[in-house]
Amino acid sequence: MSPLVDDFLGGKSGLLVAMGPTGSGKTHTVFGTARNPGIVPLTLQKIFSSTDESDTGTEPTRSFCLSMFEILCEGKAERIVDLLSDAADLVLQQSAIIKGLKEVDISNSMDAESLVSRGMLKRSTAATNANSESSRSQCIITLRAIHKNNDLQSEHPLGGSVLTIADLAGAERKKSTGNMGSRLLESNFINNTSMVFGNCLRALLDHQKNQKKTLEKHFKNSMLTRYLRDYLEGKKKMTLILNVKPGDDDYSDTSYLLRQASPYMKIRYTNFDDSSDLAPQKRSSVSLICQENKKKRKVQKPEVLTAEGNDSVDKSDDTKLSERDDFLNSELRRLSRSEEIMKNLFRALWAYSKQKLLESESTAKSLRELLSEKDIQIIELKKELNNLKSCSHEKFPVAERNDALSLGHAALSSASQSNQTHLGSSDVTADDFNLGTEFVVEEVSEELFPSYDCERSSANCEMEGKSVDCDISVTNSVDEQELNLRHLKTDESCTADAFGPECNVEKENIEIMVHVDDKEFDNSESFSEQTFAHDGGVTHGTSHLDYPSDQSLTELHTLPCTKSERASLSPHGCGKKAPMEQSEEELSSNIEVEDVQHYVDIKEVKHHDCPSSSQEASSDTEAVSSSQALVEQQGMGAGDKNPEELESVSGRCEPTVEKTIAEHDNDGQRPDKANDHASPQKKASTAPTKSCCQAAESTADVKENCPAEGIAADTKENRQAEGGIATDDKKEEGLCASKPSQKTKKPARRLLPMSAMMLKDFTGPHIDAVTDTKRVATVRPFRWVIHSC
Ligand SMILES: Nc1ncnc2c1ncn2[C@@H]1O[C@H](COP(=O)(O)OP(=O)(O)OP(=O)(O)O)[C@@H](O)[C@H]1O
Repeated sequence: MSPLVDDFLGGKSGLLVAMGPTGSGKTHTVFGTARNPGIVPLTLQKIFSSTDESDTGTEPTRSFCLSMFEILCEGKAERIVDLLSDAADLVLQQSAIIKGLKEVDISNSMDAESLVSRGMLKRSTAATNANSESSRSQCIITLRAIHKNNDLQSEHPLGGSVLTIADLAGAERKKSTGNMGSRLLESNFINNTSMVFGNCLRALLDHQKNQKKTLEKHFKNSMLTRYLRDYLEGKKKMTLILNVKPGDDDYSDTSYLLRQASPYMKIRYTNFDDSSDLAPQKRSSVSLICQENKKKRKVQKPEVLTAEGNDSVDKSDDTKLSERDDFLNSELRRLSRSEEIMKNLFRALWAYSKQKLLESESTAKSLRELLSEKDIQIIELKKELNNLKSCSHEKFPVAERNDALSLGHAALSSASQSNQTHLGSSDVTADDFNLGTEFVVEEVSEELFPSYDCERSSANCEMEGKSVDCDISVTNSVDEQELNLRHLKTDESCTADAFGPECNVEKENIEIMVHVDDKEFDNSESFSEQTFAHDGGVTHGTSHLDYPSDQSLTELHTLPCTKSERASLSPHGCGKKAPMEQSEEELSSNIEVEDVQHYVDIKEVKHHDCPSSSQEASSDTEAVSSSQALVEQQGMGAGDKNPEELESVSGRCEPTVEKTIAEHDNDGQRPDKANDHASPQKKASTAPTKSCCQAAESTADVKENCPAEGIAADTKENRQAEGGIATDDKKEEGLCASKPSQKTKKPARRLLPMSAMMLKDFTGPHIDAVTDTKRVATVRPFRWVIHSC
């Protein structure tokens, strides 16, 4: 308000309008209270305080008069009510002068404030839901300054600066106010006036934005805007006060008002002539005087030209030329300066864009280099990955084959060293050892990677002839160190400890039947055990075999099984049966070996060593004995053994013995473990005495005399100590079956007819096949899988 007051005191008119929704505090802002005076009292105080200071000691040069009125609705019409007098008929004239309005001279602020207070008492208010003392009219207070020394003032008594303060009635919502009837009509009037006032401001703003757009005369639509026309046309200075309520419920009203009024800040005061604060009538008269003077000049000008003659015309032409030249020069200077500015601007833009372009190029180049490096790295990584894949595909099978070949070579070399062993028609070649070694690998794979059993079906290796064609779909490299640790190395793994009982024997069921003539019996027990240890540790065979015929034959029947096959032959299925029943069942099964080049004859061999001994005991013993048999079959390790021992062994195995391949216990325990955990009775039963073995020349004798004196359990320690022999020399010397240190050489014996019949009863018709050395048994093709890590 202070700028308006200053302008007012400086002779300029001004307007202050408080607008906003109902109950937002417009009246409180404008008038205030006794303790908190509003704009009007403060303005009066300022005006009279400044006037008193300037007029100190002198006669006042100006006086002030105050008028106060309201515009309210009367039905559908509007009416002006003077709040300072009881005058009834007030008329708003076209010149924005209210005819009949009383102006009260004020000499000090106190009188003015009291006068305003009395006028407020007359103002029409009413209680609404939004405001208990809601204004129902537009209240306008006018202060007019009268300059006594102004010449124009004498001509126009209403002249002078005018300060107008308007307290508008706030826009109301029917929902919030709950007005009905006359209150509702008042609300419509109030809202309409507020709308017209806003339209006038928008029209002024639009006109100021675009001068070509004519200023629409919205002010005609209400009495208030007609009275404030000069302000709404931008001819006089105007200030708006926006009152809003801070409540959450008033958010919409507040938002609407602020959005509506914010553009009004761009309205500029343009009529500078208003500084004279002339009344409209005065301005019109002044303009008329000016126009008359211009017409007089136009009429006088031709007369002057005719009197002065051509000289004056020449002078005027020169003047015009000079003015034109000056104008052109100034235009040229302006254009050249603009051109220079534009050139500099373009240079700066070009330099900036060029710098940015170079930077982007360098960035792109670095990114390209980085990308190429990454590509190279990716290619290298791919190469490494391919190498790893190829290695993983090659390494494991190669390792296996190396193992197999090494074993095969070892076997062949051992066989070459053997002086006695000849393996009949089914000579075991290196491929057999390959096979055995591959069994080992399979078992090791299972042992190492039991969780990959599901992949077994995906990879299988089929033996085709003598060659093993491995089709490994998924093969990963196995760490050699781990293999070493797990005794998978060729040299280390080919020990009984490594692959004997420790291998996963419950998953593998390799049935080996060996028929060895006592003449061709090889005493390379240690090596045989070592070799059979590669067969997954599940080796079964006769330790000492005697065959009635002179034909030396060792038949190896290997039955590496797939899982399904193992299921049928596994200890789970067979372990519950008696050993003899197992042997019969297994031997009677038509085992086919289609792809194995070397066919193995199935021989039924009777084991003369305690056939009725418990299964737990026989498994170990038979494992060792089968190892021995295989060695005998291969003729390996003959040079390492004492011929006497061999002789003794062969002597002990005179009778034809049917050897069944014992199944491992269902618990999956290693044979030695099984023995360890066996009950004392079983242990006792598996420990045949010397007398028992001597007496057990026949199966019947064995069954009767040695039920509790079976073959001594083959322990790991025993095998190690004895080089693979199942019995311990020190403790179990004299035991029949697996005692290598037996010194007595027994002559070969043949089965008595009675025993042969009994054997036939036990073994079934296959006993006849013993002599059929040429019979070729077909064994199911062996499939094995290498599990990869
Ligand atoms: N700043 C404030 N301080 C104290 N009280 C206030 C203030 N503003 C408003 N009020 C109070 O709020 C109530 C409504 O104020 P006021 O009558 O001034 O609103 P209004 O905008 O004039 O409403 P209407 O448009 O209906 O006349 C009054 O009782 C007033 O005393």
